[in-house]
Amino acid sequence: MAFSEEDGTNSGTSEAGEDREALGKRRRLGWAATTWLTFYNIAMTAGWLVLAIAMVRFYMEKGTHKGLYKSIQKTLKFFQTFALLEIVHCLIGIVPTSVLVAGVQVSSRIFMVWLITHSIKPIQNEESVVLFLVAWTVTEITRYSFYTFSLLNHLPYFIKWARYNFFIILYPVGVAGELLTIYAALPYVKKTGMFSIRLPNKYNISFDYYYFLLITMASYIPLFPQLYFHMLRQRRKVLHGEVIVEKDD
Ligand SMILES: CCCCCCCCCCCCC/C=C/C(=O)SCCNC(=O)CCNC(=O)[C@H](O)C(C)(C)COP(=O)(O)OP(=O)(O)OC[C@H]1O[C@@H](n2cnc3c(N)ncnc32)[C@H](O)[C@@H]1OP(=O)(O)O
Repeated sequence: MAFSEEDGTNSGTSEAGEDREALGKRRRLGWAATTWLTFYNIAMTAGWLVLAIAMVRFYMEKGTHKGLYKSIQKTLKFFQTFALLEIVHCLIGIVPTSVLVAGVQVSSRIFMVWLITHSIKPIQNEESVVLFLVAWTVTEITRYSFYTFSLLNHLPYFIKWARYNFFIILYPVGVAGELLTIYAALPYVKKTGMFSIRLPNKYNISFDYYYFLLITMASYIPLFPQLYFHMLRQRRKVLHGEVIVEKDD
């Protein structure tokens, strides 16, 4: 699933043009949707800022990453789970993001939070957890403040620039953190057989979480480049005003 992006032509070439574009966008969205999205984006920016401050404070006080996840897990779980609404926003059409792109992005995060880091306590102190936490946090503060300022029609160039440049480094760093964390979980999952269903059972089904994790890791190979190149195309469109027409997937 994809969307045509011809509307992006010349966006950002003049302030008056940007103002008209923002006003037109608000009218198209309707005031209820705009108000909800503004509230949602402010709440999410604040949530990820709280997480960032908590992580910096923890490290400054303790001087180690050990125990960091435990200390911030409630806030992380709350705000990352809240982000499921992003899929709903796409489905009901109040944001034009592809459902597929948002779905892969959000579900991989939910999976990392609940089915990996929350469920497998021995890996919570891995350095790789810090890697993806830092990448996610910086990304989300930038992304949600970008949406907020855009909706309020006062988008500082620095935030626009950060939104479409930081990911170049943060995406690979985040993905490396996620993959290394799943990798670190494998021996524990194999040993305990957690979340697995063995035969025989009355439903006659079997499921092996260990192999599911291996398949999930392998699925990053085709999926991650698609998200990354999608963001590179968005970068060319938003920062350089290029007209890009995406093919339907
Ligand atoms: C069950 C197990 C599943 C496992 C699956 C495993 C496979 C996973 C493989 C891939 C794994 C990826 C893991 C990710 C890790 C990380 O995140 S690491 C940290 C770095 N991450 C990033 O940099 C993330 C980059 N991604 C994004 O920015 C986006 O999330 C996106 C989903 C890729 C979408 O970007 P884009 O297409 O540019 O769309 P939007 O930014 O959403 O904008 C489109 C238009 O919609 C408007 N809009 C969107 N949301 C809002 C909002 N909340 N409020 C207001 N407006 C919004 C936006 O303004 C745009 O409008 P226009 O300007 O009018 O076009």
